[in-house]
Amino acid sequence: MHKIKKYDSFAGLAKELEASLGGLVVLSGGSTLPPLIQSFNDLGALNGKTTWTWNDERLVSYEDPGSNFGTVRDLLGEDDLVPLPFADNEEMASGYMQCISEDSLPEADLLLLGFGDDGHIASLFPGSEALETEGKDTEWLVRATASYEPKERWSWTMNALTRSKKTVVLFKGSLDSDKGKILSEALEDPNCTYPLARFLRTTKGEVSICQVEA
Ligand SMILES: O=C1O[C@H](COP(=O)(O)O)[C@@H](O)[C@H](O)[C@H]1O
Repeated sequence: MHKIKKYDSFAGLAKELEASLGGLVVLSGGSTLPPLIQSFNDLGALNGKTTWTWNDERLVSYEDPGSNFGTVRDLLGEDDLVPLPFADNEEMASGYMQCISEDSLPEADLLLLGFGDDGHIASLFPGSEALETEGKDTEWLVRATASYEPKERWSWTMNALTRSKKTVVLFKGSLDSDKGKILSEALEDPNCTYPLARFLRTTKGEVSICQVEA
């Protein structure tokens, strides 16, 4: 059973995670991304030792406020940035995959994993085709569709995410919120079908669950 570590700010969380930066760090989008990267920046922890990528991206320009990469690219100073493509373009997708992992599924050194209040992770939504893994052992980047805007996405697959050496599940808010209840269910119910729960049951790496209460 995973214990939830509590932090009163993203600054406190970033301080503890600083020592784990380096190698390939895979970020999630959404609400936890800007405050976490801002806190790494404030600590001076963005210093050329890390390759950053994202586990999903929306098919909008990097200037659009819906772009995961776009929201933080100005902060990620000297480190290597490998954004997912912003368009449904095969050449861009294969260029991205080559950059991250030449011929096999990638293995993140650290995965900073957000989740949605429907239990989705990356852009793997409950019931979506992108979640199917059977017979797709070598597939690690897929097109996915959300039910809300921006709908069209790229997403890492469950097979790729679960190879991460270390995962920090990020949760902002109270355990009484809708998202807090999703987290509790994913942690406590062995039959829970949320993508987050599937990830927690199958990941090969070490997992910490971090709650920022602010
Ligand atoms: O669509 C997405 O949602 C989740 C959660 O985002 P949040 O705004 O509710 O924190 C995120 O982890 C994922 O990367 C993102 O694209």
